Amino acid sequence: MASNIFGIDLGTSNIKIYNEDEDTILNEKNIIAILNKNVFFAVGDEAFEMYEKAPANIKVTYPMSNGVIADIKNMQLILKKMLEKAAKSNLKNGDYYIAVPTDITEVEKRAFYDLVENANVKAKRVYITEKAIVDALGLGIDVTSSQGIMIVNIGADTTEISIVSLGGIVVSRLIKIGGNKFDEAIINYIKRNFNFIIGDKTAEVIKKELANALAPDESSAGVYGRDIVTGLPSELAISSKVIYESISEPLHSIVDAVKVILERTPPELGADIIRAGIYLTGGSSNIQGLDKMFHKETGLKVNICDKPAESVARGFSKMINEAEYRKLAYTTKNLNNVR
Ligand SMILES: Nc1ncnc2c1ncn2[C@@H]1O[C@H](COP(=O)(O)OP(=O)(O)OP(=O)(O)O)[C@@H](O)[C@H]1O
Repeated sequence: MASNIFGIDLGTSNIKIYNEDEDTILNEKNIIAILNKNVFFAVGDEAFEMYEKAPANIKVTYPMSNGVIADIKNMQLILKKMLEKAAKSNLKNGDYYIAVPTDITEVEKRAFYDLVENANVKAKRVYITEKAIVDALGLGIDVTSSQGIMIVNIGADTTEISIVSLGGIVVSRLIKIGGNKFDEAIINYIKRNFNFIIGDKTAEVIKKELANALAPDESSAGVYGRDIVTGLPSELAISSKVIYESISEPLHSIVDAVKVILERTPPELGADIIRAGIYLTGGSSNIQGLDKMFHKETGLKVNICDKPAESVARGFSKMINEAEYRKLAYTTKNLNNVR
């Protein structure tokens, strides 16, 4: 039986796995539930159902933090279970491509490689690839051309701002702002202004429903939480304006970081970016009006795509199936050659 090939994008919030054999993408929460400190209980979306609801003997945690692996043992367990789910068959002898952020240390990069090597999946070969390169392939861009491209991937814990040209990374910066910061800002705003406490999950749901980066509209929605004054569970109506005001500051911090990178970009590449525009990817680029807000702030054309959280996983389908792009992945032997 021919061996299978997988492309893995380990996000702080979600794990995405491209399965070459079936040409499918699995996208689930990157979270695990452990019973009584060491008994595996649940993983992925099933474990997320338990988040903020589980009794004290079930611990539900995210093993990734700020784009890097924070809890190797649990990350390995999640990866193995998710690969089994994605493959629906024997994992033995497979090839694994794993996307890593550029702006992390070589030790942190090697940890991604070691994770797959030691995940008990009997990998034949493990390759590392810069996340922004695969992201660009997922957008349908020929990354090997001399055309400079700016990609801003806004995820959960991080935003990676990269300029790609000739199959390499020219500039890349990973900042610790993403969807989780927006959720946190919403929780703090509601607590401060309404004396009302909501959970992380509720904040994320209301953000997805009402967030608009450019201007609030007339919509509103009810949230359940705890009234600090009475101490009782209660419901509160939240307007789009509240969400807009909450997320405005972290959103502008991302735009400011993009402007700093643009200022440092060599002029010839800057000209390419003016022509092609900025590409927004990552789950948080789903926020309504984000493209218009970036355009207003930078004066540049801004491109968005469908299902932006899966852009890296889609890119793996190109990288794995086209020989000229496969060359852009490397083994740890070449880690020192990373541009
Ligand atoms: N419709 C939406 N509106 C606003 N935010 C959204 C929407 N859909 C998803 N998100 C946010 O996108 C984020 C997840 O995106 P993604 O899967 O790209 O992140 P990740 O890869 O797990 O994180 P990171 O890149 O930081 O490691 C979450 O914060 C989620 O709330």
